[in-house]
Amino acid sequence: MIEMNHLTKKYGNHVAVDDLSLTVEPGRIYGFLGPNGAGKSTTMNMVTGYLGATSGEVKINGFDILKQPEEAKKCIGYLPEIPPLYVDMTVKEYLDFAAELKEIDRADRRQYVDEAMEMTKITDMKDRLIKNLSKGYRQRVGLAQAVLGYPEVIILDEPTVGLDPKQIIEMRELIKKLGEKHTVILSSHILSEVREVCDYIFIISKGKLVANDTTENLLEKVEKNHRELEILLRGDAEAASGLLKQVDFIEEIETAEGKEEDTTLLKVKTAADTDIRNQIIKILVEANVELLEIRSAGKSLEDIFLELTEQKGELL
Ligand SMILES: Nc1ncnc2c1ncn2[C@@H]1O[C@H](COP(=O)(O)OP(=O)(O)OP(=O)(O)O)[C@@H](O)[C@H]1O
Repeated sequence: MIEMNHLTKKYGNHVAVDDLSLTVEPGRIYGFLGPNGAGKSTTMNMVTGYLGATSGEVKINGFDILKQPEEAKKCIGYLPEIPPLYVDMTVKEYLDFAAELKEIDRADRRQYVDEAMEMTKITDMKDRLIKNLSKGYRQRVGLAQAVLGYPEVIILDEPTVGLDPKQIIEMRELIKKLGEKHTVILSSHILSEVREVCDYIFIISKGKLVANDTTENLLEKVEKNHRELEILLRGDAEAASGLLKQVDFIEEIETAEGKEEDTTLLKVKTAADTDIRNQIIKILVEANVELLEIRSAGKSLEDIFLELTEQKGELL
């Protein structure tokens, strides 16, 4: 288990991480989501002991990362945003070296290194020099280093940045597989990635936590809270709007000018869990309104993410 309590990091006057408190329970894949500069890397570096906090604390399985670093670090495997690879070593040499640094028993080293290579699918590359590997394979070598020794928690900082689409898919599959045996924290600025891979999401903006829930709950909240239809029509919008105001389940109607001449866009908010498109079409057609288009325009998770990262939102 990882606990962050009132974690704060200041660079001069700039507060990069601002009083962050959160708990990571075993057995899940957590997404640490935020736009560039939100403070993700700074947080990951404090959690893994690479950077001291200005104030607050991090505990890994009860061990303080700064006061009991050896015990705490044994529980974590870390793939930083830029993995510190020794490019003149072969893959196997590098992992042997990493195993030595992690103080894995000499007797277990070969087996652990083999298993880490197997898990990250780089066994075929074991005698290649790291400098001759593609970016995707280098990233996997970094990942093999992180999983080496079976730490309980694997922390990955933007592991798909710079990879091509095929490598991204492969890396995401690998992360999901890791989640079967480890607790994983995945830092990313890509919402779709976090949604696809993680069961729990922390959203961070300007160093602060702005949302904190299971992926399922966040998606559900979004769907429930924001059902919106856009109706494009030509002609008497006021009359149309008046008719729709009589319909049950319609909570709010906003009117805007359409792009084409003499058209109006009605933005209609409806109650959750209702689909009244059919009813609306019937009413408007019967009233001879020239209906040009009707479509769902509810807020997506992307919209919510953008709102939350601009200002403190309602999902927390
Ligand atoms: N060593 C440093 N000195 C001064 N400011 C820093 C330093 N490292 C980070 N910052 C600033 O702290 C803020 C948070 O940076 P951080 O790298 O943690 O964000 P991030 O969410 O990981 O973003 P990215 O994905 O772009 O790395 C940014 O405004 C950044 O400019």
